[in-house]
Amino acid sequence: MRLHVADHPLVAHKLTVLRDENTASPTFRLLVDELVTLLAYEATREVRVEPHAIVTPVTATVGIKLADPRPIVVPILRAGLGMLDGMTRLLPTAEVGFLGMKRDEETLEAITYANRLPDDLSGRQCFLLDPMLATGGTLVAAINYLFERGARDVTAVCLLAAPEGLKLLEDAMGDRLDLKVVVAAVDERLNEKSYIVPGLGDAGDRLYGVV
Ligand SMILES: O=P(O)(O)OC[C@H]1O[C@H](OP(=O)(O)OP(=O)(O)O)[C@H](O)[C@@H]1O
Ligand SMILES: O=c1cc[nH]c(=O)[nH]1
Ligand SMILES: [Mg+2]
Repeated sequence: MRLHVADHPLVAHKLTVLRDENTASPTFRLLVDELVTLLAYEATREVRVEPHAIVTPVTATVGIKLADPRPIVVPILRAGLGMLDGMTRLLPTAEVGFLGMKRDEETLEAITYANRLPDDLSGRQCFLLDPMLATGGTLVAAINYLFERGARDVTAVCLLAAPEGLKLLEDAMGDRLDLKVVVAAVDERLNEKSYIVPGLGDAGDRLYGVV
């Protein structure tokens, strides 16, 4: 597993406003969108391309274009949905699949309640979106699911990660070089309810309200 932590003052600035409990949903959604667009630049560094011949007004030349099959972007509902537009802004031709997953707040077990993905992901580059990597249970289950269906490689894009969740990921699939995790920041720890500290609270609730 390869980990990339964003090191950029704009990311740090936007994260600070995002964390603030006084930041209301409309601004929170806008900031998530902006942060993902900044992270997407790094996350797509190894997107597959192929040569593409064109003619400029001056001469014939060979550039590159995204290779087929196109990447597939997979937001983990709910909170990952807030990251979808920011990601597809950079990858407008990507396909989009959906995984609905919910952490049981008592057992901390990840429960999958929705799945709209191709059964066969052979040869596909997958970009998994979820703002919060807390215990890591949700992300490990989602990544395993994509690899079991044949994904060629998986890049997980998260806003905040806890060291405990990164350790679970490392223990579960540390030797996989076809897994990359891109995060805006690694926070201090989890609290007694397994929320990220300092964190930003419940990302889904802050995006969409308490349900
Ligand atoms: O690393 P973990 O300990 O598994 O926790 C992280 C998960 O918890 C949050 O989702 P939540 O279960 O709150 O669902 P929601 O997006 O519908 O709010 C978050 O978006 C992750 O999916
Ligand atoms: O801090 C946390 C942990 C899990 N899920 C969230 O939305 N926030
Ligand atoms: Mg939630």
